[in-house]
Amino acid sequence: MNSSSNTFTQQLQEAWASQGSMLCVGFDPDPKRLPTRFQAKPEGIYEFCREIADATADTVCAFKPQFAYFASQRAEAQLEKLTRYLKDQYPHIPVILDSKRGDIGSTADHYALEAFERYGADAVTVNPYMGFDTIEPYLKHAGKGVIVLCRTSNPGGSDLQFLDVSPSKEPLYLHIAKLAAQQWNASGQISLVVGATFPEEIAKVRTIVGEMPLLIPGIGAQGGDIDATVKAGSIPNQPGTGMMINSSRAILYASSGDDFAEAARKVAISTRDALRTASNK
Ligand SMILES: O=c1ccn([C@@H]2O[C@H](COP(=O)(O)O)[C@@H](O)[C@H]2O)c(=O)[nH]1
Repeated sequence: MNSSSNTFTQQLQEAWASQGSMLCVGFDPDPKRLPTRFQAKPEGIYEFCREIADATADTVCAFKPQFAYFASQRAEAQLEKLTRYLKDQYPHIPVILDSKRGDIGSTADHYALEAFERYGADAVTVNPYMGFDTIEPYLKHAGKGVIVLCRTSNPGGSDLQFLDVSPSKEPLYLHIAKLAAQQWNASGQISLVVGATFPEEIAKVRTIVGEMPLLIPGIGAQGGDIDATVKAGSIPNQPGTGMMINSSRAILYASSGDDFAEAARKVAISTRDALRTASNK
């Protein structure tokens, strides 16, 4: 089986092993922060992201374009071109479309088509607030990854995710982890988002979900601690697996000069190495 016919989970397992990395590089191309030569060009967003991809591809287990940064600039065509480029050049690296959709089933059918067919993503982030019937349409796409928000990295995530819910009076994020692991994952397509800014919660989620992959944003610009994150999210006796630990701005904007790609590469390598070291402790 080649990389493109593998399931998202198989692609990830192969990438953890062959790349020796749990780093996920996120594409959040903010026009105000791009080096000036890209700001002046209609294709600037695509070209900037492509250079970042080329500079970091050997350091990652996944790439994660964030949809809003493209849509806000009317750059969906550039996102399509980027995901096509990533799949052509780096078929062994899974692409996660971070769009955090959530809507009734008939609409979710179309969000799933958008992610998996229009953009050719291997996995997509989804919001579970509206319940399982809003997640099911994504699961009909066999082998694709469906990454459910559980304990998000932002401080305001506690407003809802920490509320105790019936019947067991446990925090909502733990209830989501249980639903995901025990009821929603018959096909093995589900992963969860947990923020690096909350390592204690990562550890609790890991205990519930066993070997389920975790997408962990929040290191780098959000200040999450790498050692604490890796310790909390590790799968016993399987170092270097189980997590896609995302960094976007700290890598993309390591330099705003002509050396931006080289600077991004340096930060990607040092982040990958810090994750490796933490994993082998
Ligand atoms: O809980 C969440 C879920 C998603 N994100 C996304 O990850 C990146 C983080 O970017 P940094 O620049 O590394 O902070 C961004 O695309 C978010 O939309 C998250 O941060 N937290």
